[in-house]
Amino acid sequence: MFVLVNLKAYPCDPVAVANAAATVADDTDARIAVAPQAAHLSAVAGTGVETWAQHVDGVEHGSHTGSTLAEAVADAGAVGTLINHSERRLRLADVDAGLRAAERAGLETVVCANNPRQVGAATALGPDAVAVEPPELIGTGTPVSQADPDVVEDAVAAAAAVDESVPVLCGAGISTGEDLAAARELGSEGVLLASGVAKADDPEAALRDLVSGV
Ligand SMILES: O=C(CO)COP(=O)(O)O
Repeated sequence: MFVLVNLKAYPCDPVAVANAAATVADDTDARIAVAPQAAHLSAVAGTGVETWAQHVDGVEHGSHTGSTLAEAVADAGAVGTLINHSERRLRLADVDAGLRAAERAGLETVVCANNPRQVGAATALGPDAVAVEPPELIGTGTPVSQADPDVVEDAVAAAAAVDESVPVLCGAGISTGEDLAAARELGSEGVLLASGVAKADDPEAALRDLVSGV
């Protein structure tokens, strides 16, 4: 199971969370990555934790003020990127362009989708993985894998119908080992989560609990 911790724009200490994630990953052999704000990528990568971007734009080097360039993200130490997070939704053409930019820069990709139909469409664009996150459960603490198992199973089926080689992650409200184990039972190969770690008083303890379900 892949555990991808999205720090969003939460007021946590990204380096402290990254150190906690690196420690837990080392102790347990779990694959844990941290996706901080773009401005914190270098600092987070400096901890040795697997580092992901939250977004890249579908642009090349050139006149693109304010954009997040895939090559710059990779230079800062990221090895992968989310694309089309529910809080950073893109048009289909921009998802495609973001994927091609990430590929060009050698970044692994997870395209997010709100529901199984979108998972099928996202899979057709050729990402390394897709993630289903029902927006109504994001940030609620109600785990998708337990509250809405059908959406995870249907997402796994929707991706497999397009390309069986593309793994499915799920996210929204995931915070415990039990939530992660439930996700795995439904066919998910990883989880995408935020508040359960970024808002935890003790991120290391939260991560240890989480990976107990791996
Ligand atoms: O959006 C998410 C991860 O990208 C899920 O957020 P929560 O884990 O806070 O529900």
